[in-house]
Amino acid sequence: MKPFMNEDFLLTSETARRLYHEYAADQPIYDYHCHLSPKEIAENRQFSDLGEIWLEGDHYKWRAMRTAGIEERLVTGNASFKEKYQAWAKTVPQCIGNPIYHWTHLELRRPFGISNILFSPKTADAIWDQCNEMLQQPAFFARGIMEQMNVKMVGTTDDPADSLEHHKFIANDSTFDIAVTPSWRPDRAFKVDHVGFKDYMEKLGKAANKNITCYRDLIDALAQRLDVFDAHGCRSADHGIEIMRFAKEPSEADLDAIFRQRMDDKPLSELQIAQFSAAVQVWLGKEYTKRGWVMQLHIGARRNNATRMFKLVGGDSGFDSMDDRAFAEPLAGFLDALDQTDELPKTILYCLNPMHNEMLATMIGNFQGGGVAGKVQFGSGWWFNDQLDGMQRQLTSVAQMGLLSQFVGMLTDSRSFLSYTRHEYFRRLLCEMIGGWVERGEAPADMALLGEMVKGICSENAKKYFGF
Ligand SMILES: O=C[C@H](O)[C@@H](O)[C@@H](O)[C@H](O)C(=O)O
Repeated sequence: MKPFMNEDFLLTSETARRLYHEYAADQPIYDYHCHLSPKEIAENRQFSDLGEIWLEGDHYKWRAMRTAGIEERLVTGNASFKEKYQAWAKTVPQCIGNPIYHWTHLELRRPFGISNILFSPKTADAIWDQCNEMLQQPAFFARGIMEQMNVKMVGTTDDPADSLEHHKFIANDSTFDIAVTPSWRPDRAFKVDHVGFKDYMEKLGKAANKNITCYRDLIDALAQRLDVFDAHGCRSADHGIEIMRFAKEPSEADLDAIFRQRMDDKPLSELQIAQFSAAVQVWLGKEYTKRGWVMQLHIGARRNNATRMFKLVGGDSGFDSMDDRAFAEPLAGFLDALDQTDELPKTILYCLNPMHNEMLATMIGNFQGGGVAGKVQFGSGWWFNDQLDGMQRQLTSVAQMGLLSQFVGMLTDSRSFLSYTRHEYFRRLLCEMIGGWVERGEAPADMALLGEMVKGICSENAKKYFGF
């Protein structure tokens, strides 16, 4: 029997241990996609207690709490953070087998330095006091945590209409060295079928100083905002695509007609929705190429499935799951539409349903080239796949159907300042996998070669790929 989560956690061979401790552990973190609030980084938010920093916005934990039978008042309701924390302490021992159990203990270790204590109602009070005391010190404010965790860069997720005032503030603040770059999330501009589309046209128009009355106006407004994002250091776009659609580009007159129809509240056909969203996204893809940005596509979440709870607590609250519709055809059509004129940007594809892993791992191979290492990537296990089996399956597909050495590695995708240990979790697993190949004679015991590969996947590949 092995001790629970000691310094060799997940590392079962000598090679794996060497790879992790000598090459992976000290690599800086480039967290190129997350949902942290730039305002909280700009203001260097201080958290009042462990309940607040852990439970205020983390829908993974909320979902586990509900499953453990905790009532909503203690999850997203008006209970105090102390009460919510106590409910969380009851939940954690029931999470064995779920990454949340490992994450919780890793987070106590780093940054709090609390090890060898299992988190449970018995230990919760002592941990509460210890952590709350630390949270009063600057090293545990938002920026302090990022610094302690050796973060060099984070990519936040931002709407094209966002003023980016906080990014500007952070960039001009000489007391803080970590790069906080915006990422362009244009979903509301191309999801013509969504309820909020009309209101969003007004919002975007205001941000771009333009009255959006036709397709061309929309494109002009987006072009203006793209330049603003670029000037603020944006290196990446992120599209959240529930249903991947593609239809060959219609004429501008057709796109105008679709736009008008939507603004007049007249229903659109499936084909029209596909034509509009594909046209905007193809245009955007070309703009990313011009600016040297990376395009990330997160495909296949089924969101807000429980209508009653959506009405009660809103989106991103733990009521999403995997979709299971096939999308190889529209995805290939979309990538090809950009590639035909050699205007496909560097692209990272993520799927929420791992049944699509091999499809994505082979799809990326269709569009490599142009002298760019790993130009098209299959992204790390996303959301429900951000766990040992999910990450291993993604890494295996990339290794066997592509080149693992060129992979840009891990990202937290998180809303919490405490999630950086997810990089540690990923790195341990990566080293365990490669170490296993060496132990079984499937890869040479060339530590210099493998060490470089590990360093690349942990941080250097992403740094190069995004141009940070
Ligand atoms: O890991 C989970 C993610 O943060 C999830 O909440 C996001 O992917 C979000 O729904 C989004 O659309 O960007």
